[in-house]
Amino acid sequence: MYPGISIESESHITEEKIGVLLLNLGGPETLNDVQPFLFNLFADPDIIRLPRLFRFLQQPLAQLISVLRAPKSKEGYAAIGGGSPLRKITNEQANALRLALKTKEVPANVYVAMRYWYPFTEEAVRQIKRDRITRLVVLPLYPQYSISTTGSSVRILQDMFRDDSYLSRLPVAIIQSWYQREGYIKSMADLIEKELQIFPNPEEAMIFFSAHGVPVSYVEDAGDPYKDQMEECIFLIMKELKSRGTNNDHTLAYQSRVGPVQWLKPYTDEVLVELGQKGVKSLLAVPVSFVSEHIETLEEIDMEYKHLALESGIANWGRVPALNCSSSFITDLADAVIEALPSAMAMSTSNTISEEVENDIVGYVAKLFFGSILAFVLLLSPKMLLAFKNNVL
Ligand SMILES: C=CC1=C(C)c2cc3[nH]c(cc4nc(cc5[nH]c(cc1n2)c(C)c5CCC(=O)O)C(CCC(=O)O)=C4C)c(C)c3C=C
Ligand SMILES: [Fe+2]
Repeated sequence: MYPGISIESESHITEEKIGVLLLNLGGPETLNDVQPFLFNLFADPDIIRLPRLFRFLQQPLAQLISVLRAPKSKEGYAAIGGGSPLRKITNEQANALRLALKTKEVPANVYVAMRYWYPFTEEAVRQIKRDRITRLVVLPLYPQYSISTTGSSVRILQDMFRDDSYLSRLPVAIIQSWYQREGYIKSMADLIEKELQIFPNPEEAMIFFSAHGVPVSYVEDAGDPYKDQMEECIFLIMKELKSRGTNNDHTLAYQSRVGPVQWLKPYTDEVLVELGQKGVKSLLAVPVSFVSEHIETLEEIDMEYKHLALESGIANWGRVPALNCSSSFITDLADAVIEALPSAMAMSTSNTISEEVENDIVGYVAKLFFGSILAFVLLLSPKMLLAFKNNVL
């Protein structure tokens, strides 16, 4: 009962019209977009997680932090050409996915919904309604689930769908995570194998998985499955490589921490220095939380971490490119969509991890209550504000 195939009911025949909604983060396209983009990001209660009682502070806090962080972020975006490549790459992925689905005889419209910049989720949802889609697959472009990425995007989508008579009845399948898919694992292994060949002695290079970090509290207090999924993902990629006779050493570290709290450890920058001190000479960096090139691959890894590694004594540096539109990867996404179609059901009756996590948060909120009062008082002090800007952002 997929496209082109009609559903017959007593009174009428309906043509199935499939939609695929790609969820992504979004990124500033010009340097002028950086501060408003950061505002949208920090205004998200899944990024800065205030206790419910303090939610009224979310927007002023987002304004403050975005203004303080903007100069540093702008430097990063300036270094990669003045803006994020995310919109362009995600549109290319959407088009490639549409073509892959067509080849598999499942014609579908593919939409892009960004969480913090254009095209925003509202725009994609407007198009879905306008096109009278009859069955929708939601596919986050994050292989592993985190409250801060897939969780946040799905939460706002559910809010929009719940309040709309057409959308609340639309059969929807949400692919929560897909890091364990064979096609994805094999595509990553292909890229790693290829890049290893560039080293003078490929078997001596350490495979260095660098994942985006999240604050420890997400995992320990709110039950974010991100760390477990990341570790399993690395295990599966290494298992695939071993089955092909590639037995290099590997390690996993977490990058891109922001703010004064504890993030998942070990930290990428610290591990690079340690490996240099231990005498590692060849290192292949593998970005693993995200499937497109973006500021954290192009600036943080290719510039900052490469510089740090070379300075620490690592002589041979390489970096695996993001999957972007690799054909085996896109074909696997198309398979994931096709496999998900039969499970589509109206959102009002579906249950997601974010709802389960929401319940855990209630206890967590209570614990954070007094800590946050203290943090807020400190933030109001001009001296502390200056220190926050200079030392933390
Ligand atoms: C402050 C908290 C943040 C959490 C938690 C976080 C999680 C997280 N993010 C990505 C992927 C991306 N992040 C990007 C940009 C970005 N993220 C944060 C903060 C958090 N991320 C900031 C402040 C920024 C802006 C850039 C900067 O100033 O450093 C992007 C967009 C990159 C682009 O090219 O524009 C991506 C992608 C993941 C996968 C993740 C948790 C698993
Ligand atoms: Fe991020």
